[in-house]
Amino acid sequence: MKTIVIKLGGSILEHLDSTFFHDCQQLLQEGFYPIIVHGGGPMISEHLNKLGIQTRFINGRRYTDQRNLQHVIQSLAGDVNKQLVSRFIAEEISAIGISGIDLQLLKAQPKDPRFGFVGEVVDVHTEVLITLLAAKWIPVIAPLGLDHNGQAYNINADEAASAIADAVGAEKLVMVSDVPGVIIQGEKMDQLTTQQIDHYIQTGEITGGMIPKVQAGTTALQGAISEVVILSGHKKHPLTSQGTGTRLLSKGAGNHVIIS
Ligand SMILES: Nc1ncnc2c1ncn2[C@@H]1O[C@H](COP(=O)(O)OP(=O)(O)O)[C@@H](O)[C@H]1O
Ligand SMILES: CC(=O)N[C@@H](CCC(=O)OP(=O)(O)O)C(=O)O
Repeated sequence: MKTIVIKLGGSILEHLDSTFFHDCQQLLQEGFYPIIVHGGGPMISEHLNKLGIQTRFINGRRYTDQRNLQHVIQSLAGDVNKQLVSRFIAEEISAIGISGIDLQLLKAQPKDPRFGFVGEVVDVHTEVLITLLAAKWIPVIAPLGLDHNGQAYNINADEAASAIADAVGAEKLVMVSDVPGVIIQGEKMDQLTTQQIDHYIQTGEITGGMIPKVQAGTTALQGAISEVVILSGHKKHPLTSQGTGTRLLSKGAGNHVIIS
């Protein structure tokens, strides 16, 4: 089964053009099964702000205490997931919302005690995804995880997408964001090597939410994935247009010409 993992950033969710959904249909017709992982950072922040709860990020991860976690779950598995699934259904695509908690799709452990209940994925229950895809139901996944004690975790959506792509052996990981790709000194980069990524993080040209994105992409390339692209969801036909976005290259691939 050929899969493509598509990560939709919270920054783009409300701006997705209908051509994005047509692209998903086209992929299905071509025999590629899309797996959608969504973020929702801005929506969580808005939810917390309305309740007067301050939110803070450490290295691009939201500090999540037990009280915040409840609101993160409400936002991600509730509002954001259901709105996105509704959009798929309205576009006549059979999509099913599921969080990483359900059937322990994403088995998690604490990432770093400094972050609170922020998890990292230690295992992906791939049979769940295969079962859904076999029924031609597109999984729309909220990035939450569960440990063996029943404790839920907030997981960065880029990391969740990377772990899922690796676990299912996806053909490709596409990260759809609100920027045309990785921008360095005002220019959209067509491709970036791991070494360049490390360099630009150090020089401060890759910052904020782009850091977990490029790092999760690099991790995917170290595993089973051969293609990672960061591109804009503002563009028409973001998934089927050729040569858009920034392609991340695995170690040693920097000297090769990539023809897409
Ligand atoms: N070098 C860079 N190129 C492009 N965007 C960058 C860069 N460095 C930081 N960013 C920021 O990263 C943001 C994308 O990350 P984020 O807001 O977390 O998106 P998403 O919701 O898609 O996960 C961009 O909107 C931009 O503000
Ligand atoms: C641990 C952590 O930071 N989790 C993220 C989960 C959502 C996310 O990653 O959303 P984007 O893709 O829109 O950034 C958060 O709480 O914002």
